[in-house]
Amino acid sequence: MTQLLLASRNAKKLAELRRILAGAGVEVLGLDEVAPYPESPETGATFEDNAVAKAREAVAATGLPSVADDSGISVDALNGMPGVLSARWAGRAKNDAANLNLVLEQLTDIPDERRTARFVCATALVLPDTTEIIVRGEWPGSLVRGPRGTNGFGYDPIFLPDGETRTSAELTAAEKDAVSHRGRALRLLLPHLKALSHA
Ligand SMILES: O=P(O)(O)OP(=O)(O)OP(=O)(O)OC[C@H]1O[C@@H](n2cnc3c(O)ncnc32)[C@H](O)[C@@H]1O
Ligand SMILES: [Mg+2]
Repeated sequence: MTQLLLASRNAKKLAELRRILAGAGVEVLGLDEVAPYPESPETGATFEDNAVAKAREAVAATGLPSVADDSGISVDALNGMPGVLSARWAGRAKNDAANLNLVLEQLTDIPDERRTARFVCATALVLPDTTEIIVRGEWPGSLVRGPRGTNGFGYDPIFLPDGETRTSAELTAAEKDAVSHRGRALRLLLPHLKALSHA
C-alpha cells in the first residue's frame, strides 16, 4: 500500500487526521515512524503558507508523499486572531488551557452576539514529483464564557459550533469529524489520495 506521511507533532490532531483518512487506501505514518529531521518554525502569514511549508519539508526529508495541516481559531472580535498564532497565543510553550483562558479574558466585555469565531484548517498534500494540492475547511461558531467538555483538544472546550448546544469538546469524535474544519478540508483531499493509491 502507498505510504503517506502525516507531518504533525500534535498527537490529538494526528489522531483526527488518521481517523478521517481511514479508508483512503493509503498506509498512514506519523512523524514518530520516520527518521527525525530538523523541523522549521512556522513563520507563514497564512494557514496555507504554513501547511505547504511543513509538507514540503517532510517530502524533502523523507521522499514520502506528505500531508500537513495548519489550523487555528479566528475570532472576529480579535480581528481574526489568534489565527496562525493559535498554538502559541499565550506564549511559546503551546499550552492549550493557557491559550483558551487568554482568549476568554480578552473577550470578557464582548457581548454574546459579537463572540463569533471560526476554526480554519489548511491542509497541503505534497508529492515527491512536486505536485502540491492545498485545501481549506472552515467551521463557524461562537465562543462560550467558560470551558465545557473534555473531548478534542486546543480551543474545543470554548467553541460552540453554529446550530449546536454543545461545545466541540462535548461532541463525540465522529460528530466532530463529520462537520469540523479538519474533516471538511481532508475530505477534499480524499480523491487525490485515492488517485495516489491507484497510481
Ligand atoms: O504543527 P503541528 O505539529 O501539526 O501541531 P500544532 O499543534 O503546532 O498545530 P498548528 O501549528 O496547526 O496549530 C494549531 C492550533 O490551533 C488550535 N486548533 C486547531 N485545530 C483545532 C481543533 O480541531 N480543535 C481545537 N483547537 C484547534 C490548537 O490550539 C492547535 O494547537
Ligand atoms: Mg504547529
